[in-house]
Order: sequence, then structure tokens, then C-alpha cells
Amino acid sequence: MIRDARVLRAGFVPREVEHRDAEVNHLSSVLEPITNGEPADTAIVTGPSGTGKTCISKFVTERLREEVLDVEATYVNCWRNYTRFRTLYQILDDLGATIDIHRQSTPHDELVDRLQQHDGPRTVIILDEVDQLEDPSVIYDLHSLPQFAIICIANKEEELFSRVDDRLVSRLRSSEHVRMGKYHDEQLYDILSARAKWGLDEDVITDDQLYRIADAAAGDARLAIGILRTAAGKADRENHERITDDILLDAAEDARAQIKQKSLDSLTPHQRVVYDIVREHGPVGPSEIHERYSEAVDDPRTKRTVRTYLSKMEQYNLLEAEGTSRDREYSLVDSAAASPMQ
Ligand SMILES: Nc1ncnc2c1ncn2[C@@H]1O[C@H](COP(=O)(O)OP(=O)(O)OP(=O)(O)O)[C@@H](O)[C@H]1O
Repeated sequence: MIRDARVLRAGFVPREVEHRDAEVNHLSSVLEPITNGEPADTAIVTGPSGTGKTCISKFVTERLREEVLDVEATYVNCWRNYTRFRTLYQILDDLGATIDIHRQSTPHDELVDRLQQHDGPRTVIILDEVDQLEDPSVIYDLHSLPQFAIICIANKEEELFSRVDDRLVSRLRSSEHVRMGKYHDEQLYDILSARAKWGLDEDVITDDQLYRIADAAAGDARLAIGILRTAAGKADRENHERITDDILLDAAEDARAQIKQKSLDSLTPHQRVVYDIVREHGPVGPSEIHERYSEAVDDPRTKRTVRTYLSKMEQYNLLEAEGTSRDREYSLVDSAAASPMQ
């Protein structure tokens, strides 16, 4: 049943990406100067969850590295490494320059100095989930170092810009911006079909079933591939020769639950407190959320930061908001109401 399980994993970067030629070309052209040893502009890649931001950024960087010898790449998930220190440390660690850095005592400036002194090949730094940085000034640190080309990935540009100071906003506004929209069903079908071709034995799933997955995933390639993976896994475990319609129905629910759990596990401790407040008191407005949150934690972040937490959780389908910006209220997403598998 399963020919190559890697192809069905969430983080897999395929040899060919589907339907993103314009975005691939745009991003490649922004990074192109580093292939001649020149500094490149910072690129900002935005779009909803599952639109291929990470995949396309890694794909383009890998292709560059295939073309020229002296380009390196490093990837940091800023949601996981949400402090300035951790992001800088992660990059230095990837470059092999963390020996004698003490996790607690080394000042930030020294980490930045180290990066500045780095005299290895030019390096593309992918800052994924960059809108999750508690202190976005790390973008400024990196932006000013010519030996690094930066790709900043975020869901919404406003969220990124609202949290950085003016000098950085003006620099970022003049950066190259690659926007990714949700996929149409046909596009998702093509993405799924390529994965099924490489990952599964022949005739394990029908075209009609692939279309139904595409439809249920509503533009989100992460969910679409998750449904395919879950269905194939179950069919394989139960020794079916094909993916049955019943398996497919359950797979949509299971894949959503898995993605939700992963998103919950990604929340920072402060975000988790905010999520729990909405769970217990929703529907609830941002002011009340902030009040309750400030009482619950020792060093509360600003209202603006908590608003970005709420927006992120909305993007990741953990929370939903109702009302206009004045009377907006948040509650937990009702998973049962998600677009069902037909
Ligand atoms: N155009 C594409 N061609 C082939 N596979 C794709 C394409 N776009 C996305 N994928 C696949 O879909 C999955 C989700 O994509 P990706 O992680 O890049 O989304 P994202 O926009 O970064 O989402 P998030 O904001 O949730 O991190 C990955 O497995 C990726 O390989």
C-alpha cells in the first residue's frame, strides 16, 4: 500500500512543486544575487496556513544550493525559538559556531558579533513563523548583515509590521514580498495526486476520492496531505488493498484532530494561558482576556502582543472570532462544524 512514507510526511519538500511557478521565480530572483557573492534583499513570504510558504522557501533555497557551491542555508522555527537569544543561538548552532557560548550568560550582542564575524559562505536564513518572535529586533540584527539573505515567513504582513519598530518597518516595506493564497480544489488535487503517485502503490485511491479530500481541505495543503497520510496509514494497518470511503471519512476528522493537537503543542506558555482563558470563558473580548491573562502570569505581555496571540490561534483554527474589531469576541473553534468529507 505505502511505497514511500516520507512523501506523505508534513515537512516533505518535493522535487517539483505544483502551481507556484510565479512565487518560485519571484523568490529565486530575490535570492539570486547571493549566487554571485552579492548581498540579497530580505524576502517576506506571507499566506494562510498550508499554502506552501515553508515548502516553497526550502525548495527555492535547495535549488540555489544545487546551482552553486558556496551557498549555505539554515532554517529556524521562530515559534519554537521565540526569544531573540534562542533564534540567534539556533542560527549559530547550525553554522557550527556555538562552542563556548553559555546559554544563560552570553549577551545578545555577542551572538550578533559572532554572526557578523562569520566568514563562511553566504547563507540563506529562513525565519519561519517570524511573527511569533517575542522580540522581533532579531530581524533587524540579521537584516544588517550582508553575508546573510533572510526569508521571513509569516501568516499576515500586518501582524509582522505592527510589532516591529519604525526603522524596521520601513526596511521591511521595501523588501520583496511574495504572497501565497489558498489553493483551489484543482491545485490541491494535483498536489495530492503527485504525493499519491510517489507515496502509494497504484490504484490505492481513486481520483474521485482525491477530489473529495481536496474539497474537505478547503485550500489547505497541510490538511489535504494529512488526510491522505492518515487514510493510507489506516488502510495499510487494516490490510485493505485500497482506501475505502469509510476510512476516508474518519481520516478527515483524525487529520484535523492531529493538526489541532500539533498547533496546541506549539503554543508558548503565555499563549497557552490565553487559549485556556478563551476555553473557560469564551465568547470573550480582548480586554477581558488581557485582564484575566495579566492576573494569571508573572510578567504579562502587552495588549498588542496578546492580540497577535489571538490572531495566530485564529489562523491555526484553534480560535474563532466574531464581531467587528470593536466588539470582537473569541471562542474555541467547533471542530464538528469544519467542512465535512462528502
Ligand atoms: N505547491 C506545492 N506543491 C507540492 N507540495 C506542496 C505545495 N504547497 C504545499 N505543499 C505541501 O503541503 C504541506 C504544507 O505546506 P507548508 O508547510 O509549506 O505550508 P505553510 O504555508 O508553511 O503552512 P504553515 O503556515 O501552517 O506552516 C507540505 O507537506 C508541503 O510539502
